[in-house]
Amino acid sequence: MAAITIDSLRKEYGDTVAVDGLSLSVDAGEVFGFLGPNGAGKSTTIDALLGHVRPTAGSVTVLGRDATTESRAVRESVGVLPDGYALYDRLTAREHVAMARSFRDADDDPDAVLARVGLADAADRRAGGFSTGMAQRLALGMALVDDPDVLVFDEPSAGLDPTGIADLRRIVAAAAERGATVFFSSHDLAQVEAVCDRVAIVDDGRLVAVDSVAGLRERAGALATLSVAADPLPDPASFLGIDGVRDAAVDGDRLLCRCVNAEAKVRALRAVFDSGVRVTDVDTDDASLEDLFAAALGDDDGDAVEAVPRGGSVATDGREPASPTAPEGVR
Ligand SMILES: Nc1ncnc2c1ncn2[C@@H]1O[C@H](COP(=O)(O)OP(=O)(O)OP(=O)(O)O)[C@@H](O)[C@H]1O
Repeated sequence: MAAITIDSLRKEYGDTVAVDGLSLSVDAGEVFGFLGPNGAGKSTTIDALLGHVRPTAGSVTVLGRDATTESRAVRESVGVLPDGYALYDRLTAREHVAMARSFRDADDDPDAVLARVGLADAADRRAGGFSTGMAQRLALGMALVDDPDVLVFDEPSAGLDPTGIADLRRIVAAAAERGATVFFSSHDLAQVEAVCDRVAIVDDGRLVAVDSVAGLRERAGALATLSVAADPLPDPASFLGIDGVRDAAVDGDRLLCRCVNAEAKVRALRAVFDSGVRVTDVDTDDASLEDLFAAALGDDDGDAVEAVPRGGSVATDGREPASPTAPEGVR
């Protein structure tokens, strides 16, 4: 079942087309990455998803509810970590969580929520004194109140230190584990790659590609390299017949096999072991998501993209505040 359906979404701001006929379907329980360069239309799409902007055409449905006509119900059912969430300087961390709890009519223990995001020791501190990363952790905690079925994270790793990023990954994994859907918009490609089942790439308001990261790799023809140090080195020619191995060569004391995917790397590695040589080191080097991103944008010829079937700033046109958990006027 689709948790989020974006159907031919178009949003114009005067002469600017922010989103241009975007269609996407995100399955329930999926962790879905939403990527694109600055100005691609990501925030506008998220704003439409939360009912903060009215589409010029098309629609967004969240858990079966229309995000425009049933925006309040949608916002109450979605946990949102907006980009650039503004906290109340004079409220403590615990009071912020209590505020999110009352918005959702939930009964979560604020201290337990703060512990989940690593702020147990800062519960009584005022948010005005928080570092960027602490503020991000608190906003994340507020999004998690009442364990929403859909989580929308806009640049969730912004300002987080390595521990915070590890915590974020754990939180996303736990949300997916309990069946929640996570819509994850980010420029941090490593995070996207680490947590997302599928990734959509948008550019100029249009969908450029949607696939698993592995699928994007295959589309881009991006080969992974298996590098094996062994004594003696096996004959590279014997690897060329292995399914998915495109090239094999010796470089110094290593055998390098260029493979189309992870399965081919495993087959090649198994062949090395089967040859009876003594393996002393194994390394792999995959194309980064940055490479795939560049390849997808480079391939964008302006035609509509067939999605794989599987299923801020204050606005000038009257967008509502970015945070659904904040009272009127607070972002
Ligand atoms: N309220 C607005 N009024 C006028 N133009 C807007 C408004 N919001 C967005 N735009 C324009 O729409 C386009 C898409 O912007 P959007 O913020 O959705 O992109 P984005 O992918 O989120 O970018 P970024 O990664 O920089 O946050 C841009 O050209 C932007 O200038």
